[in-house]
Amino acid sequence: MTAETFDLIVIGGGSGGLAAAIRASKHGAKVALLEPNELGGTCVNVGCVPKKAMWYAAQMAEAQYIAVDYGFHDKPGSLDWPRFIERRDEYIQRIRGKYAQTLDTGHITLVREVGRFLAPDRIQAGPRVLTAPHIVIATGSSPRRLDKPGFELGITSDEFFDLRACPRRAAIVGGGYIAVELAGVLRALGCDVDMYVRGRLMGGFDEEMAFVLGEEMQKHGIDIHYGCQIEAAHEKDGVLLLDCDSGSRPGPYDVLIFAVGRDSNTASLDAERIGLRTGEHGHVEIDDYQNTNVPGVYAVGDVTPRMQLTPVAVAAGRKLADRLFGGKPDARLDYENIPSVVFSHPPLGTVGMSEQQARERYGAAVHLYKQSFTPMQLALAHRPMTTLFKLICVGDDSRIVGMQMLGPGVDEILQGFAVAIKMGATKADLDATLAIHPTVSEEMVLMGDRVPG
Ligand SMILES: Cc1cc2nc3c(=O)[nH]c(=O)nc-3n(C[C@H](O)[C@H](O)[C@H](O)COP(=O)(O)OP(=O)(O)OC[C@H]3O[C@@H](n4cnc5c(N)ncnc54)[C@H](O)[C@@H]3O)c2cc1C
Ligand SMILES: NC(=O)c1ccc[n+]([C@@H]2O[C@H](COP(=O)([O-])OP(=O)(O)OC[C@H]3O[C@@H](n4cnc5c(N)ncnc54)[C@H](O)[C@@H]3O)[C@@H](O)[C@H]2O)c1
Repeated sequence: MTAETFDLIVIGGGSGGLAAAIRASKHGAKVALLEPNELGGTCVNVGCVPKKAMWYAAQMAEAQYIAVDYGFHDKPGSLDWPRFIERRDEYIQRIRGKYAQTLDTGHITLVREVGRFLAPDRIQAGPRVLTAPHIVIATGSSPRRLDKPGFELGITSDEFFDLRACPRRAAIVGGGYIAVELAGVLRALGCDVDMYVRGRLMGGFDEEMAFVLGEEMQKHGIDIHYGCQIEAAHEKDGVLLLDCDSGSRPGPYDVLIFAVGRDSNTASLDAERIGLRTGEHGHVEIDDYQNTNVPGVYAVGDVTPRMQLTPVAVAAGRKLADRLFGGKPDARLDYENIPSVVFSHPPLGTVGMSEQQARERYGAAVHLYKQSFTPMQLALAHRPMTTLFKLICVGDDSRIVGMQMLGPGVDEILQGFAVAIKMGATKADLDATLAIHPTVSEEMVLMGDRVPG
């Protein structure tokens, strides 16, 4: 069969693949993009976007309670879930449409097929064969499924977004980003939530921040069972019961959600055929320039072992396209100081290192500044919520190597500070900046003395 020839083939039409394809076409490359499912991948269809929509709804539910405390007469109402889901899905449909339009405008050939390697420069896509000197793997990741008795009764974040009503009682297994975010959303929308966390909450994050987040979640009514491993699930009379390793039998639940990490989507690629090196959880191994071990084959986004975040996938895809087609041979993504927000209740923002990471790298040069307070908006409503800001600094000039924030509004506050940290800000730079009063963010420039010790 005659192969169709391109400058670049991108496998996967999610955040990373779309970014790479669109940027390469802007540089004049002839590009084919393979995507058998909806455009936008995880982020748009079963990730950031539907999750954030649910989070906004949850914030509004909470705001109604605060409003009543302020003296508004109306009682908090419950969410018309099907109506809201319809709005959420219409919004998602619009994003998919915009992507399709952009591909069209950029003359990118969209192939609605699964891509499999025939050779390092040759892809089978359904009945078609495509060839290019450069191939980007951007196939993302899928929720990990654990193999224990009855676990098929549970769902993952993918199916969570198919729910058409708020469950009354939910069990969530896991203590990472997704578990914490879904727990907060469900609780705020009126569900009784139990979390089963094997180790600690938000492993890898600053320990103190994760601990305070856990306390805030418990105050919010989420029951967190630490050190508890679920061994089996059973269905009885239409509800779910669990077996815990401690011997307890928690339940009943209407829904069991697994949020225990994600595995890279490499199985469909026939990657063995080209000798592609993969590691734990199917991750495609890459160097600092997104090169795999196979010349001409690259990988970006969740399919790699780097941070699984949309802006990371997008930036990696664009930098790679700039390097291959934009005349920038040294273009590469700097993986240092990547900001991230966990959309928990309250949200947790982080950029740079945790206290533990900094102490490991800089030892005694590390010192801290902290501020803990109740934001005015909540103090007025008699709804105590600990807000904690923490700066991790090193050296005589107190260069900021980590910023941690937990509290209302930090999801929007962090971005500006992330710019400053990327530019090498010191504590003195924050001190020299006048506060905006009265705000939550002003506390970041009004921090007092170093924490002793
Ligand atoms: C519930 C949830 C919430 C999240 N929230 C956030 C957030 O708030 N902020 C944030 O930054 N990140 C968030 N993320 C992470 C973010 O969604 C991912 O990091 C991002 O989508 C990764 O993009 P990607 O392009 O690498 O992969 P994906 O978006 O997963 O795209 C991969 C695409 O490849 C396709 N594909 C797979 N195999 C093949 C094949 N063989 N041939 C052709 N196509 C193939 C798939 O159909 C898919 O469309 C969240 C993730 C989840 C699950
Ligand atoms: N706001 C955001 O930016 C955002 C939101 C959601 C997801 N994400 C991305 O998606 C990725 C995946 O999210 P996630 O929450 O699935 O993964 P995660 O790595 O954040 O957390 C996985 C959790 O599952 C636990 N776990 C693992 N194996 C287990 C087992 N066998 N039994 C019990 N618990 C087990 C871990 O201890 C951990 O608490 C994240 O790492 C993140 O990069 C980002």
